[in-house]
Amino acid sequence: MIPLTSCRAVSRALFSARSSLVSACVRQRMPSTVNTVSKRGYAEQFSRSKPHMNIGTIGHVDHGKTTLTAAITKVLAAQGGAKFTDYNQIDKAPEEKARGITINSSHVEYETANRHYGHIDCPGHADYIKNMITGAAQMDGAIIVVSATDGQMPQTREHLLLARQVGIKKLVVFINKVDQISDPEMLELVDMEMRELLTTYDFDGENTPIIMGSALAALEGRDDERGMNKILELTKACDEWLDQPARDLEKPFLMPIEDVFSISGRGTVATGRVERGVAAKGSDVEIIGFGSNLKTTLTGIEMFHKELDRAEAGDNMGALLRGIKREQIRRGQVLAVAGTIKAAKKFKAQLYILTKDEGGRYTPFMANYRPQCFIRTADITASLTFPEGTPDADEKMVMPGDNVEMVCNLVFDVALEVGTRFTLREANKTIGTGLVTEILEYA
Ligand SMILES: Nc1nc2c(ncn2[C@@H]2O[C@H](COP(=O)(O)OP(=O)(O)OP(=O)(O)O)[C@@H](O)[C@H]2O)c(=O)[nH]1
Ligand SMILES: [Mg+2]
Repeated sequence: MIPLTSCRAVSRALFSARSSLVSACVRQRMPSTVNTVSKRGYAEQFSRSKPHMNIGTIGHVDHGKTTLTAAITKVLAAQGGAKFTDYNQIDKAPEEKARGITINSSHVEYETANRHYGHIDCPGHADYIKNMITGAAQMDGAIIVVSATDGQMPQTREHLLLARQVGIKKLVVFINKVDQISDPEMLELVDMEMRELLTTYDFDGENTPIIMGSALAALEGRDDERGMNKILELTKACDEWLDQPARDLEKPFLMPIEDVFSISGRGTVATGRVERGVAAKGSDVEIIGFGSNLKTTLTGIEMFHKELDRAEAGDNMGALLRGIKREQIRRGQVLAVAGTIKAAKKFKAQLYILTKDEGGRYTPFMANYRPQCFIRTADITASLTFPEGTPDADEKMVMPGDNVEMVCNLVFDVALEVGTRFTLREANKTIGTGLVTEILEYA
């Protein structure tokens, strides 16, 4: 069990506010927003008539996240609110099929009576936690799936902690595989334990909706009582319980670049999720980070296979950039309104170092420790030192579980400002989280 105090410390010290910024970003599948020809279908109907929200499935390996994702699209497709995406279309990479697990997070979309949802199905396997973090960092709320046969497991807990860290405030619980449980007391126990666990991680354990059903039954179209009806109950709970996020619409436009494509005859397209503001076709933007400060114009905006005149905070967009060559831009840079954000290399930050129970380091570290720093979509080596004037800085140790202020020196410059959140990783595991408190040196 992860100690209560350290979890609380994380949430209180660093992650009390919603942040779309922390993203231990790794290359992950984005919806093929721009590089495929639109096929007439559900995506074409994407409209702004309903509020949009990003959610997704998280939870322990094999508990049924992908089955549930497919089941939601199936049930809502019957009502005209989705295009059915079968299990094999979600876990479609050969290695995913061979191993029967999710590796990359994937995006689907659907509509309920009240909302349009972008849904990210995250992997549960411990080896792919970085893909889960990237997925979760894009969510406004989440569905945590827990199998009634196992109850809560290590990644149920780790995913709750990470969800909290990336700023998700509310969750809905789906207790899955109830078709395999005959003893109702067993279900009550899983329910009770989940409420306790939610409270441990600073979620509202008492009032969080918990729905018990069978994703597989819904997907296979049998046993409506445990299947279809429970999916409808779940989407209703999402509509009612998950708060519509307040978007940073008023702020100047900024989009972290996730991926870059070259489309013949059209030019270079950068994709990513708009972090704040509104981008209008024809507006002037800068590409910042990794030594660049390029000025360009947004000549086209595409989303879910559709051309639009504008994109706003929370949208996954493809940005067509005038006069920019593919080689001139890369993942980790940002697109932003000129003069609104600068690139920096050296900054002071408040760090929280995870304990080993939270999946972090077993041992302390000293000055000049060099972890990987994940800032938005950038992944850069950083050297950590103690602020000037720290007594005995040469011998000082940082223990797992510590909250500490340190100076971060990045190998490359990246768009930064006070309040930017980031993740520290080492050897494929998250070892800490941070918040920029002062910029010491601009690029
Ligand atoms: N009996 C039963 N089996 C289910 C149910 N839902 C899912 N399963 C089975 O559980 C196994 C795992 O399901 P997935 O949907 O791949 O689980 P996952 O959580 O996406 O797994 P990862 O993405 O690898 O973490 C599959 O064999 C499913 O058919 C259910 O409601 N009842
Ligand atoms: Mg899966």
